[in-house]
Amino acid sequence: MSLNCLRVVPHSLKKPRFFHLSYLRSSSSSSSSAVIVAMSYTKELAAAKKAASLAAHLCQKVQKALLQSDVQSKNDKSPVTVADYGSQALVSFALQQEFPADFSLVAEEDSEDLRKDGAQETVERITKLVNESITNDGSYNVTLSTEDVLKAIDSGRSEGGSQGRHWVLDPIDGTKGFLRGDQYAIALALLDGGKVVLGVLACPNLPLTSIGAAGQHSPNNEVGCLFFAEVGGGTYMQPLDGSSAVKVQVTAVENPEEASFFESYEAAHSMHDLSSLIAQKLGVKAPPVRIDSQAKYGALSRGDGAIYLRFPHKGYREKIWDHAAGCIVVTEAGGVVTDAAGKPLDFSRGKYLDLDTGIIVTNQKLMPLLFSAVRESIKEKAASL
Ligand SMILES: Nc1ncnc2c1ncn2[C@@H]1O[C@H](COP(=O)(O)O)[C@@H](O)[C@H]1OP(=O)(O)O
Ligand SMILES: [Mg+2]
Ligand SMILES: [Mg+2]
Ligand SMILES: [Mg+2]
Repeated sequence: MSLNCLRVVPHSLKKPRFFHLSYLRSSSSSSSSAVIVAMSYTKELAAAKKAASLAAHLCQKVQKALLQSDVQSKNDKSPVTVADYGSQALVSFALQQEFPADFSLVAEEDSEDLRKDGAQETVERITKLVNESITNDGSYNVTLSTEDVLKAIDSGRSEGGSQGRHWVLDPIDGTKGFLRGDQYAIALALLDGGKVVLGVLACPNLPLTSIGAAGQHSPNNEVGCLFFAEVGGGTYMQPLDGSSAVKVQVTAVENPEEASFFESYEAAHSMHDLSSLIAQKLGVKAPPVRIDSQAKYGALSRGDGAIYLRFPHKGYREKIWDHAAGCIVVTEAGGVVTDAAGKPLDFSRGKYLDLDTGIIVTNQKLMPLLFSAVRESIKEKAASL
């Protein structure tokens, strides 16, 4: 008997917390004789939270003492730092310790550039950072060699897909924000049968209180949030220092005039002119809140703003690690995530998301209005070119 189809029951059916239904079908028969079993991802979620928190501490340390030599440029000219590599090695190592028998990881970085001449010093620095994190944590009694670290990075080369389980990792989402000293996230999700079944977003620089247009900053400006969600279990946020978690919900705002929206800080990542046209059509009054990374999904899940608009420039292909964790964090908090054609994001097709034009996120009430404004604005922009 093999697990060849896993369907996630809509949130509105109010399943018991931390369970979702899987359909097991006999491989010898194509009939629909389905056995329904309850699946829980408690162990996987605990491991994901731990791995993302460890990586977040490594990134915080590097961001504090950021040296120019820690930044390399990849083939696509995007920046990558020792913290991106260190975070990926650490998460990969920690998850493999927990799930040695069944481990598949789809992650952003690989060791190709680190294996080139002249990279030895960088590899040693990454190895030192990873080992310091392992020692400080105290749960694993090992010291990794430089080759162990390179192998841990490279175990993120899986292609994902619609069969089986795959971890999905962006070791630093928003590297440009990280380099500026702004927002970034460690984004980790688990796919089972092509569906996202859990997600964790560690946002080391995100204030614990609202960053929305009308947000109240906490008096001591405390930062560092860990968002986590399991299918059917809702979304929670806790401080990265480990204190207790609270359940979060997207905003209940129904009137677009009262809504505020998030978009990329980087204009090269998302068309700000299109977002502003959409906001104008909707009657949104507040100026855009521009921040880097999937911290936007986290902030939206706790109601800091009502809408997230993302319209990459022509030719850019979205990757699953840039949205998997954020998507479940928002949907389990009651939000809706679709592409610009209104279709849910499909994480089952390998490392890329094949989608129409962009990604839009909001609550259930605002989605119909937002969707119309998006369609009209896209048409109008195309006609003006
Ligand atoms: N040209 C691009 N268009 C859209 N997104 C991009 C582009 N280049 C990199 N990204 C990715 O967009 C995400 C950040 O988006 P945002 O603008 O929301 O902060 C990151 O995943 C970043 O990758 P990376 O993970 O390497 O930082
Ligand atoms: Mg990158
Ligand atoms: Mg990213
Ligand atoms: Mg990244």
